[in-house]
Amino acid sequence: MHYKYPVVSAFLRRPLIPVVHNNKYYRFQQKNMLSTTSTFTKERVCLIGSGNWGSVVCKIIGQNVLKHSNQFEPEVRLWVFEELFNGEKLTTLINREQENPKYLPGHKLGPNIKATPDLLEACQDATVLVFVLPHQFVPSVCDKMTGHIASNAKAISLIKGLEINAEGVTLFSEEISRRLGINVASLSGANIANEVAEEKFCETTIGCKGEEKEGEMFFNLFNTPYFRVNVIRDSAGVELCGALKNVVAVGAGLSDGLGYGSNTKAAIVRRGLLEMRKFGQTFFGDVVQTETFFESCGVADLLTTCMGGRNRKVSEAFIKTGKPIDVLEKELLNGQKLQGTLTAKEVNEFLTARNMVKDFPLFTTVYRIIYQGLEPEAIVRDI
Ligand SMILES: NC(=O)C1=CN([C@@H]2O[C@H](COP(=O)(O)OP(=O)(O)OC[C@H]3O[C@@H](n4cnc5c(N)ncnc54)[C@H](O)[C@@H]3O)[C@@H](O)[C@H]2O)C=CC1
Ligand SMILES: O=C(CO)COP(=O)(O)O
Repeated sequence: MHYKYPVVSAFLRRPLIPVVHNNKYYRFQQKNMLSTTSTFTKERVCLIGSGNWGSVVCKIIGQNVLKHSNQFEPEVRLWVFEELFNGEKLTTLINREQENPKYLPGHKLGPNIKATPDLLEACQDATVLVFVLPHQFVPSVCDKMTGHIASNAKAISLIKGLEINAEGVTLFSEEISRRLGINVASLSGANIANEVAEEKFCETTIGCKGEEKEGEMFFNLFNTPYFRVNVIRDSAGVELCGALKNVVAVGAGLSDGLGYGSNTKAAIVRRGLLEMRKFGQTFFGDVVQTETFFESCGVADLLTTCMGGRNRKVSEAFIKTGKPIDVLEKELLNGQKLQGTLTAKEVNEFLTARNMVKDFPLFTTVYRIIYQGLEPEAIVRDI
């Protein structure tokens, strides 16, 4: 669905039910309702994407399907964009070593993970599709999947980005839903992949506007004692936060590169949060709830990404080295992808088409520094 400002789809405009809380799901698990339903068939899970975050999530899901064996099939399929690593196919290595040596070295994914380079084989018969790809690859991947997925499939998007251009802004959950004709929830939070892989405690937010049992299923699929899930109804807000905080993190990295201190970064974070909320209010209206910005997907993710994320790191190096972003992405990230600089460009195109760049000074200044050669000091002067 394409949202052409100020029109927001009727689907998303329907009233949102307040936060559905975890304890509800804990009670549900204890009742073990699913095992008493005679017609119940187990969910078969497939991950679309196997980068840094994709691999961590794969490990979590691999353990949870075994834990909830009455609800899920034990095998988890992992679609891998095939490449060579040290002269061997990545899929071969993942299946043999139970580890993704390129994107998550040092962490076992589990014996029940089956990696495949064949997208259609991976998603064949899958009833739960977990999209965890850099956002720029989603359209081409969905095109290949169209017409090849199970009729009862549902999906969840862990992608942090927006499908956005001069014409309109589309959430990836909506884009995947439109292309594949299935319900798509969203998951986003303060979740730097390597820390989650080490099982350091964090929280995350799932936005699910479908039936309650769907929220419960996603809760069981992702929740662990160290990866604490909260399920809310505001799927659009969850996704919007995850995409826009990356632009703010680029600003934080520029500030770090200039040697400005914690106070300056805090100012950028505060301005960024305000622009994120304003973007939601302006282009999505009451569909995006203010409370969502206080969930893990909101202020918490903004903070962690501005302190320890890849967008921050590469933007700092942009100032310190003077090299172009795409060169630094290759040099510093070993195949991992940046989302924030691309999103800054896409957001700017969208705002320019509406003559609204002045209403979002931080987003605009980040764009101008990265793409138009504006002096970096503008990151404080022009916001
Ligand atoms: N890494 C992190 O700490 C977190 C990332 N995310 C989000 O999750 C999403 C996926 O991120 P990561 O798993 O970290 O990926 P990544 O940044 O490690 O990206 C590399 C992935 O892209 C794949 N790829 C390269 N070219 C491709 C192509 N042409 N078509 C399809 N795939 C291709 C690579 O095979 C690899 O799996 C992003 O939107 C990111 O913002 C969310 C939370 C944490
Ligand atoms: O989304 C993230 C943490 O929640 C990761 O952010 P980066 O892509 O900047 O590393």
